[in-house]
Amino acid sequence: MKVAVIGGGAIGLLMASMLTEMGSNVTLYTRTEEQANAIMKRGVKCHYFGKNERYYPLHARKFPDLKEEADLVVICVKQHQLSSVLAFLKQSAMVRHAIPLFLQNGMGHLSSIEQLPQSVVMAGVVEHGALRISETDVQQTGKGALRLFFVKGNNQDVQRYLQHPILDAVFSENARHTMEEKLLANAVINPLTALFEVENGALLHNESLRTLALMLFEEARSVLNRSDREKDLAYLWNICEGTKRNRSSMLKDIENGTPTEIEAISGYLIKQAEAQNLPVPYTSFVYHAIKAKELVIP
Ligand SMILES: NC(=O)C1=CN([C@@H]2O[C@H](COP(=O)(O)OP(=O)(O)OC[C@H]3O[C@@H](n4cnc5c(N)ncnc54)[C@H](OP(=O)(O)O)[C@@H]3O)[C@@H](O)[C@H]2O)C=CC1
Ligand SMILES: CC(C)(CO)C(=O)C(=O)O
Repeated sequence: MKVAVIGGGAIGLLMASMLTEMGSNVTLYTRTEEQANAIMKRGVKCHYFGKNERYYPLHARKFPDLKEEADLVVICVKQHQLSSVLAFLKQSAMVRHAIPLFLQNGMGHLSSIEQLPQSVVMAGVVEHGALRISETDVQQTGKGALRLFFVKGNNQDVQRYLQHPILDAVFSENARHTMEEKLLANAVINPLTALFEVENGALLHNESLRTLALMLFEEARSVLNRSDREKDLAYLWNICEGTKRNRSSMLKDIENGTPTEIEAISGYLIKQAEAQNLPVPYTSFVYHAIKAKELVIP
């Protein structure tokens, strides 16, 4: 299987490592020439959760310099970085017959990816925690599943290929349910860990953070009209436990001084709430608090 992974951040480096470990022919497409050169020179080092480090010699190029057709394109950029990737998927003959797989948090991208010209389009939610250590090194800081689904069309060969123990991939029949479940967890974990600058596990052990987490959780549940409260709550605490040593992707953005995905997560919920005339004061508070924090130069 020829795989193009787009985005050399935490999840891109982790996915490129795992897919190479599975025996795929992987090329990693980065935003900068410098990172592509560093990967070509030094390969990628992945420290798997609770296991040894593994080293992979890997092909890398600056996006969108595709030299050969890909069977699968795994998109690992942030949600607000998708526009150039979507334009490329619409225009390039190199990926006309490929299957794009989107791994972003949030749900705002669902409607645009449904409209891509490819006949099969996939998306998924990542429950692993990952930290990019350098241009070529990544650490898997927490283990969870990779929940995948077909947004459009279906392909049994790719499904079989991705159901590999290394990926811990689980296929879901209900895309919206799976995305909402993860959105609910991200709407709680990401802003709180970024505001209080703590690892995900702090939400389990700090009484006051747990109380704040529950306030955000109840609000998001009502916006999304979720029925099984106990199941959603268990899912949230499981993610906190599985990734307790991770600094969330939003906290990393705050630390790096890069834009966060607050718009795609809490912003999405606020829009849904407005459409239903539902007040969401806690979600609005963390939304604006993160926006304010984004403006503070680290
Ligand atoms: N990290 C985590 O633990 C988890 C993350 N996620 C989700 O996964 C997605 C990716 O997150 P994460 O890996 O943490 O984010 P990162 O910011 O670490 O990685 C995104 C990468 O995409 C690169 N990029 C941006 N635009 C382009 C482009 N046009 N072409 C090629 N590369 C590009 C960036 O380059 P550059 O660095 O040069 O700007 C960056 O390296 C997000 O939606 C996040 O919410 C989900 C679960 C866990
Ligand atoms: C799974 C989790 C919560 C891991 O930190 C994540 O999705 C993120 O950091 O964006």
